[in-house]
Amino acid sequence: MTMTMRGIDATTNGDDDDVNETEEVPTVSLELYEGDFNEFVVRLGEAYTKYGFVILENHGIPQEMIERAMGRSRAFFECDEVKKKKYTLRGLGGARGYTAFGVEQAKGASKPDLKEFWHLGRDLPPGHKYEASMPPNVDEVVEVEGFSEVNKQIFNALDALGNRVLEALAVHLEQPRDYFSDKTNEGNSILRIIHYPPIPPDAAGRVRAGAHEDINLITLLLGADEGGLQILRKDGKWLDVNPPPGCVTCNIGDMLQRLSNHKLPSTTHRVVNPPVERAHLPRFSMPFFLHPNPDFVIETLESCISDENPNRYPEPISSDDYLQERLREIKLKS
Ligand SMILES: O=C(O)CCC(=O)C(=O)O
Ligand SMILES: [Fe+2]
Repeated sequence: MTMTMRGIDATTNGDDDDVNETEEVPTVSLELYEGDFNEFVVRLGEAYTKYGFVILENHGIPQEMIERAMGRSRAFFECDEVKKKKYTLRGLGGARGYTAFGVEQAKGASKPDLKEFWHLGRDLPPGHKYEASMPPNVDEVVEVEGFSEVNKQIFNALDALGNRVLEALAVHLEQPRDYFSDKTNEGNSILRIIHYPPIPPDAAGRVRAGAHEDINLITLLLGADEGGLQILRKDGKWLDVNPPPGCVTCNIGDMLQRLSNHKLPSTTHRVVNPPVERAHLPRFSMPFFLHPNPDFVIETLESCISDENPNRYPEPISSDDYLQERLREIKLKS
């Protein structure tokens, strides 16, 4: 049995001693964003301070669009490996197109995750100043009609939802409500479409997604209603995250943790393997990693520095440099 970097076996749900059954990550309704923005700020601030995670309901993304995207994802991953590998691009660190099973590995883990995925980024006009950091998408996927189209719809919908969450977080961090808008409007964000296949017989010691923290500002996740996602609480126990179908799970990533001097925590999370009776079932999910514009410099906010919480990052870093460093750590770049 292989241990993760934290010394906890993550290969099944069976480590019940580590999971607190009664507690839940709070749910916040987007109706508050329209109806009582200040209350929306308070609820998000409380949930993120405690868990680094929140579940968003009434977010306005049509369930029909989500189901269509999940269906297209299933159809793509059902294609044979040779067809899928046509969409693997060299030298891009998996930033666009297909990344095969067994490539990505959580930082500090000894074996790769049990997943394959597709990455889609923001479309830029030719000659754009961010072209070097944001390559074009792979749009022609002949095997699955409408794959790119529905993925773009989900990208745009999660981008818009993420920007509403960031408005609240800006206020929570004592910044103007629109603080993030000109820093994320051309962000190097990525929609990751993941397939975790049925657990293979030779999976000993391997897990669907090893314990990790996300790199970006915030992540908006669809598909976590299929069990397996767990977050590490401050007391070291793992907590299941089980949102109702269609809800969006939204967590803080390392860039926002750094910008906020850890006022907003980037919580360690993982996807554990299902119990034996569900091991024959695949799992599909779609995290949207909301990134700042590549030239945004992450410099600790003055409002988050105090005598009790001195600046942990006196050296500012551009978000692109930070990203490249982190991609090497998770084996997507060499
Ligand atoms: O599939 C999930 O539920 C979570 C995936 C995840 O944490 C990630 O890809 O960063
Ligand atoms: Fe993650």
